[in-house]
Amino acid sequence: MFPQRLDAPQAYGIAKAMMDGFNRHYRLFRTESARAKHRFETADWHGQQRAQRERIEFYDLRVKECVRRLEKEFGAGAQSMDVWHQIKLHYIGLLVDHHQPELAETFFNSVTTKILHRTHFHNDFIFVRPAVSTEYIENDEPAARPTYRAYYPSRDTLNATFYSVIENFQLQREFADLARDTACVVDAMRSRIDKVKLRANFQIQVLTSLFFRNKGAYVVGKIINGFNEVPFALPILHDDDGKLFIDAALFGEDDLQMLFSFARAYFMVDMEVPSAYVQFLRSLMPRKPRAEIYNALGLAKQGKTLFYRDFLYHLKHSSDKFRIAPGIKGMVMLVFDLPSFPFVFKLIKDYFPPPKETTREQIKAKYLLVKQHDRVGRMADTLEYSEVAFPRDRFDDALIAEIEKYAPSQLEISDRDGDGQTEVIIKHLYIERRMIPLNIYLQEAFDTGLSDPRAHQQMERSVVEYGNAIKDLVAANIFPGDMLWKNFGITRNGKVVFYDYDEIEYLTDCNFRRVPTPRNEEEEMSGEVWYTVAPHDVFPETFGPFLLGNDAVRAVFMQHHGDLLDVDFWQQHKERIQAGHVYDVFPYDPERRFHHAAH
Ligand SMILES: Nc1ncnc2c1ncn2[C@@H]1O[C@H](COP(=O)(O)OP(=O)(O)OP(=O)(O)O)[C@@H](O)[C@H]1O
Repeated sequence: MFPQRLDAPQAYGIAKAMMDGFNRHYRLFRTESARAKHRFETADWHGQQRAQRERIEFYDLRVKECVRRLEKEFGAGAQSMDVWHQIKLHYIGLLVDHHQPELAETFFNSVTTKILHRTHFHNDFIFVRPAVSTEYIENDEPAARPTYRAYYPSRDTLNATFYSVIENFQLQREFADLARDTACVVDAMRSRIDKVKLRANFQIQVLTSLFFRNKGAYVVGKIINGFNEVPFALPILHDDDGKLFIDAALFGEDDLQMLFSFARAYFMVDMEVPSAYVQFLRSLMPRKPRAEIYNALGLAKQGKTLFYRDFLYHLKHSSDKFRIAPGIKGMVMLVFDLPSFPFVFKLIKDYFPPPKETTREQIKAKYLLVKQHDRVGRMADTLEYSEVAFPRDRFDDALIAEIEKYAPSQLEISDRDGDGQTEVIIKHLYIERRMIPLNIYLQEAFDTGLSDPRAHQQMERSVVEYGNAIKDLVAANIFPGDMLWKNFGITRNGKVVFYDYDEIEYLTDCNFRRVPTPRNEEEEMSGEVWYTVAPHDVFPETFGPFLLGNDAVRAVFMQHHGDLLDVDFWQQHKERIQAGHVYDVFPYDPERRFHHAAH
């Protein structure tokens, strides 16, 4: 019921306290993101990784704080429905002229649903859709930096323009040779602009904040000429002498998609108007959902909210059924999908067959570890949801039977919200991008026959990429635990990504061992493992038999990644990480590098 008069005295106080709670959250989030610049300038790589990890927790902490305050000062949970309506209207009033209204609405939802719980709240109390527009928000304060700057070079001044683009970031560390670097950037652009006529609107637009992640800082912008727009990104790194240099020039949507991949850690970006950044980035990557862009900027709760809205919208406009996901079923996860929707839904089973010795809590801890860790483009990000309701008539009966059998504690089938529709409510689930499981992808190549050159190439690329994926994980201090093909998937652009996290360990926690020499014939002839194995022992020599049954696969693997079967490979990486070394991970092809690092 829409209140005609805002006459509840507590309503404004509650709305204002909620807004204060959000503003405090965004101030802290932004400060931490802005500090990334200093950490980059001072080469504080461990600090950067720690901050990336810790910032993820900020949101939940602030929501909890706010809930506590509302309960203590206002007895918020005991307020009537009428008061809650008024709180929302006051809050909408406070959002006018706010610079992050969409995030503030989501914060309102998080706090409200915590206070009112599922049973009590109604969609009228929260923001199911945005109430306040994010279009054309500008920060008009005198000292405010705009979202992006425009530069108007001619053909002759391109070099000088890029020079000032970089200088305008005022990085407090010297470049080894910035003129050399900008010349390389212009050179890389040459093929794109040499033969085209430069139109009246020829310009370069550059986001005013740098994007920081791990050991890199990225300039992000676009080149506009006539009706054409070309996105670009310039990674800035430290060389061996501690001087800065531009490592590559990335152009086009595909390059940018790789940089902003869901399988990488979130960026640190100092933004007053995040929606304006999202809008700009969306113009660079029109196919990337806004949810993923918010995620990549570290605004994960907003990403989650938008994803869910997109999902409900998709459900309304589709008619297919949820089904058990294709591929080999998991022992700990029950995985299902909706064919028309490019994501999978994973729930933790209630019990696990041997040899799995794990618990729901341990599995959740591993998924959290991955969320907080640098995923180096090789581990899929997951969105975690609780109490998700799906329409029952969209569920395949076989899938319901599967959930009833393996995860009954997670399932409720009822009409909880009383709207006359039966729903399947899943207590806890992870949602992640759907990929083609590598075992299926390889099987496709085998089925075609490896004498077919394309099938052979598909197999070869998969095996090489699989090894590369493991090596990137190793560099990020991750031992995947279960390296079977089925635990990896192929993404849209042919990258291999890992998605089975229940046996993941830090590399530095593992003991890499050689298989001991048998002491007698009995041990030698034994088909079983006759030596004692402690929980964190890993025997790289033994990987082969599991992975390399196929001769053609074996040949490719041994040629490119034979070192993965060698205990020394693992041990050396472990020692370097223990000694404090942070490996570089490049979110672009090494061939794209200008190769200045060694100069
Ligand atoms: N992101 C994904 N895209 C496509 N298929 C997936 C994805 N995640 C999981 N699957 C499918 O679901 C199966 C089980 O998933 P997952 O490996 O996460 O479960 P698990 O129980 O941890 O497995 P394991 O028994 O190896 O421990 C996979 O083998 C694959 O077929």
